[in-house]
Amino acid sequence: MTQMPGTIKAAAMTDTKISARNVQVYYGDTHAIKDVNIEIGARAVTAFIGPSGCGKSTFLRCLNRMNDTIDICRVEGSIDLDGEDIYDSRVDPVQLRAKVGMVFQKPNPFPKSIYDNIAYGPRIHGLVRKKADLDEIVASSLQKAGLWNEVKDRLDGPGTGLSGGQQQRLCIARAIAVSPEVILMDEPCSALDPIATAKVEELIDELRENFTIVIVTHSMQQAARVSQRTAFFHMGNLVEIGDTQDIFTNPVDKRTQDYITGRFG
Ligand SMILES: Nc1ncnc2c1ncn2[C@@H]1O[C@H](COP(=O)(O)OP(=O)(O)OP(=O)(O)O)[C@@H](O)[C@H]1O
Repeated sequence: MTQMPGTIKAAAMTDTKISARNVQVYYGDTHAIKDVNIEIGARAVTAFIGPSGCGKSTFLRCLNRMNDTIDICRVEGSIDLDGEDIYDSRVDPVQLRAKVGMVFQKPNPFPKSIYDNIAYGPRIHGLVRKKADLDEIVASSLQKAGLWNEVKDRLDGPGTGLSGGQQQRLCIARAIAVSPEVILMDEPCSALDPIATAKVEELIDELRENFTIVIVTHSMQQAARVSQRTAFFHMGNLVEIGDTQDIFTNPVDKRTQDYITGRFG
């Protein structure tokens, strides 16, 4: 079932994890996101697609308040995570970003060992008391990210010494280590070769069992492969959102149709 922008849940959607109402984003005078209403289902992958500059990354960054770090950026409207407004003044953005983790376009491991890349978050968030507990988190995060077998004998080696695809899985493991509920991914495969991309896509498919995932992608094939729901953005508007198969086979809006058939973007 395809749906127009709005807040009505499609039948196939799982429970709502994130609910955004009337979201506007401005960079100075530029109105980058225009009155977006969306519900994002729990334990599923939602893909954001649309032509360059349509606001996908801007909207993604609203979901863990990363836009707070951009001086000229102003966000209006409300975004709830499990019914709680993440823009409430009592919310600590650092704690929020542990709950709503992020993986970026370019793998960005810290200039530290593989072990310390994963241990960093649990340490600063005070999640562990004993070294053995930290070892356990490091191992389980690397296992969940499908990287354990490749790095278990070189945990003291530098994270930056891994291949690009391994570095991206390390960054995913780092996000997982603080037990997030949501993982935001901003074009996570754009710097990876097809084999590394396939591994990350497989990983995304496994992670959706335990996490809510939102991925920005330029690749419609990738959106079709990894997501259950797809949202199409155009010029700052959310044009439509629906089950991925419906968006790609039977879109409601002509702009979506034009985009998926390669007429623009
Ligand atoms: N830091 C910023 N300062 C000023 N304007 C910005 C900033 N980031 C984005 N914009 C503007 O906001 C609009 C949306 O950009 P955004 O990067 O969110 O789009 P996008 O759909 O993710 O694009 P792409 O697919 O090319 O990454 C664009 O007009 C862009 O120029």
